[in-house]
Amino acid sequence: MKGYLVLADGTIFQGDAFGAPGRATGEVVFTTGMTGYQEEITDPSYWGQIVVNTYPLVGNTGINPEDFESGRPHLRGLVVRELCTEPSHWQATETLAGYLERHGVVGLTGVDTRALTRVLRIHGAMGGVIVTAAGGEVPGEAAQDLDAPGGLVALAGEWRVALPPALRTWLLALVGEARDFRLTGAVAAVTPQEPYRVGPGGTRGPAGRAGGPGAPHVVMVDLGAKQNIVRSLVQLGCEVTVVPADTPVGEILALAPDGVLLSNGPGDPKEARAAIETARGLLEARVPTMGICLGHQVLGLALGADTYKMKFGHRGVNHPVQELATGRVFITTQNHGYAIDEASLPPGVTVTHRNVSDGTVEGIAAEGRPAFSVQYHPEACPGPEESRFLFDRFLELMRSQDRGDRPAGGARPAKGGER
Ligand SMILES: NC(=O)CC[C@H](N)C(=O)O
Repeated sequence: MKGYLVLADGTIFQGDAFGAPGRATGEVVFTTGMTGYQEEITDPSYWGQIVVNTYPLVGNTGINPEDFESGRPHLRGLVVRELCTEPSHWQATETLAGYLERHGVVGLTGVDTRALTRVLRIHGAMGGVIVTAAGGEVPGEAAQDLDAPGGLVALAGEWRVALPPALRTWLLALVGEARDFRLTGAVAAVTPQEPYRVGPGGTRGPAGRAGGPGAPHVVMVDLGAKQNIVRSLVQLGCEVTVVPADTPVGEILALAPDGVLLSNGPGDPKEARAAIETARGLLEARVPTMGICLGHQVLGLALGADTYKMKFGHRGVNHPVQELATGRVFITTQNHGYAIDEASLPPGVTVTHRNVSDGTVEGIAAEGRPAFSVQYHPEACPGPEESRFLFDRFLELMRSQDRGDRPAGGARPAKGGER
């Protein structure tokens, strides 16, 4: 079955459809991770996006019950060079195509993802539409193989293959649809409805401290969190109460947290207004706070900084980041399209980490207040685990707050060998 990816700039690819048949509109972004497609498709931060994998072979290890980052896929569509239909892995229970089909997500394979990624790098991330021939709306002639090399039908509005006029008109209408796409309401679409607590071994219970001896109680504001954040905190002995994104600070303080984690999540950070308000209250109440990705941007906005949309963002598992206090460079997992504008940082907010490739802000700390955040993913999954020590730093921050001496987590020089 044939399908098309149509971009807002008039670039069009034909490919072979997999997953669910139908039509999906989203922001088209690329990720460079060579592994970790299962974590990627279930990461709620990809909500509303059509994701292109630059790594050419996808699906080889199938889908397994262990590697989910949430209960379902969140991306709108997946575009790959070559889909593997016969996965081989001891834990695999189904194919990638079968999993996406079950959850109504469309996919396209056989696309020249190198060419597509170049378009996205030159033009920037943009709206796009995937349509499959079985969706019912495609003119019959579109279902034929066009024999376009790499599936490239048009590049930035220039036709590369001769098409019947009806098909051209139909595709051009989709370009208009791609141009009109706006990603809004993202956090509301993925945040949980009710609070709950996760304790040792992942056991669930009602919100609030369970009272495990010596267990720090962390409240995580779930803006679309990857499960491995909670898993990482629970592994370190924390009890984690997960709360919806619009939980007011008063309700959070009533849960008596030792610390609050502002999670990753989809969309424009400026739209996460309730969470920004909550972060302001947490800063005022001097609650130890750690932000990850969207949570980092939200903390920055609460501190008075500004955020901006990047051209095509950082998505992958090998982005080098330097910790400025020590000069150490970490290889990090990333998935973001917005960033904190360094020039907008108010006095009293320090840049603690910087992206080695493009110099963008990757971490901040509030001087004299127990709050720090990073733009990347210390919980990994997928990707390197070498930044997991940031969770230890968060624990240290919570403990020091108990003792009354309050270091700003991200700004402290790391001790030699600290991991
Ligand atoms: N992974 C995230 O939390 C992403 C944050 C935000 N939605 C961005 O794209 O920048």
